[in-house]
Amino acid sequence: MKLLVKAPAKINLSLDVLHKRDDGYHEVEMIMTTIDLADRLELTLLEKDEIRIISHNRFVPDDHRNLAYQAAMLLKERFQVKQGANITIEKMIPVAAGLAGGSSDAAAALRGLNKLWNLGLSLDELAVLGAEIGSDVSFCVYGGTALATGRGEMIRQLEAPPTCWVILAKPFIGVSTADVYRKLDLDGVKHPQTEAMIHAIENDDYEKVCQHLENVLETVTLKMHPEVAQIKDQMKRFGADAVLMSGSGPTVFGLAHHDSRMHRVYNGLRGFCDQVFAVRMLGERHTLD
Ligand SMILES: C[C@](O)(CO)[C@H](O)COP(=O)(O)OP(=O)(O)OC[C@H]1O[C@@H](n2ccc(N)nc2=O)[C@H](O)[C@@H]1O
Ligand SMILES: Nc1ncnc2c1ncn2[C@@H]1O[C@H](COP(=O)(O)OP(=O)(O)OP(=O)(O)O)[C@@H](O)[C@H]1O
Repeated sequence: MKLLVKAPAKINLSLDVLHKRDDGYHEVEMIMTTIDLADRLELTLLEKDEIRIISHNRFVPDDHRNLAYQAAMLLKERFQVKQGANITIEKMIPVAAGLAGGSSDAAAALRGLNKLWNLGLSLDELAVLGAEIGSDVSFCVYGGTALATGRGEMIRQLEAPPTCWVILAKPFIGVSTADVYRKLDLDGVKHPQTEAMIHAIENDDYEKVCQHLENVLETVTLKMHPEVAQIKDQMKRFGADAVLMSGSGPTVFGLAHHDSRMHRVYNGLRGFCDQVFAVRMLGERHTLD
């Protein structure tokens, strides 16, 4: 038996950090949405007790470090699954980019293996398990658009954002999320207006969504990597309606309402960046597989 599962990337429309917690994680308030840039996982049932990761991308580990492998092992151990699986990952999402590529692969593995192994778990149950793998995995289990709180694992679904283009540009560098959180100094940072962003999404108000794009982690990553700030400037210059870094970076995204504007930003950035994409937001949950 064989299953194909889609693992879409996410962007953070806003990302606030409230404080550092006693467990070392940070309390966050983030609005995330999935976009139409996705890895594809092919899952094949193995009768023997083995998880095999196959990926032809040299930046993706094919052993216990792979988050999809960790997802499979978590299900096997928790539910005494005796069967195994081959997990082939066709990588489209840039790695270590702030787009939750690994987390989304883990979430897709949870959803797919739940079916392959007939475990009968609900999305809510999979999301709780996902939090054991990483803070972004719970969101990725549902997809769509959501407010994420706690360390990122508490999910409240939101409406889909206004329809627009998302142009993504990733510079050649990779960024360590742990490093960015470690270097974050909350003194004097400008916090996003999360409630105002939720309102803007609920009212389908594109201008207000643009106005409230904000990410406190930019304060760290832009200082460490000035090329990220340069890409932001270029995107604005080419006419994006609003521009923000996603997650801990280094990917920058710009929003554009009109096709002509999207083409201008996309073509303008292609000369400067390693990887550039123009995609739609997926918006709604349950549209993943
Ligand atoms: C930057 C974001 O991607 C935004 O969506 C997330 O906040 C990070 O999510 P993630 O990559 O799934 O993070 P995890 O794998 O759980 O954690 C990686 C490291 O980031 C730091 N971390 C992560 C999440 C959080 N709320 N506070 C933290 O301080 C911790 O040092 C942790 O060891
Ligand atoms: N399935 C996977 N795909 C990509 N990277 C993976 C995967 N599993 C583990 N990794 C490891 O995780 C590291 C971070 O990669 P990932 O693409 O998930 O980062 P990210 O997009 O910044 O994540 P986030 O936005 O959740 O912080 C990589 O350097 C890689 O070694």
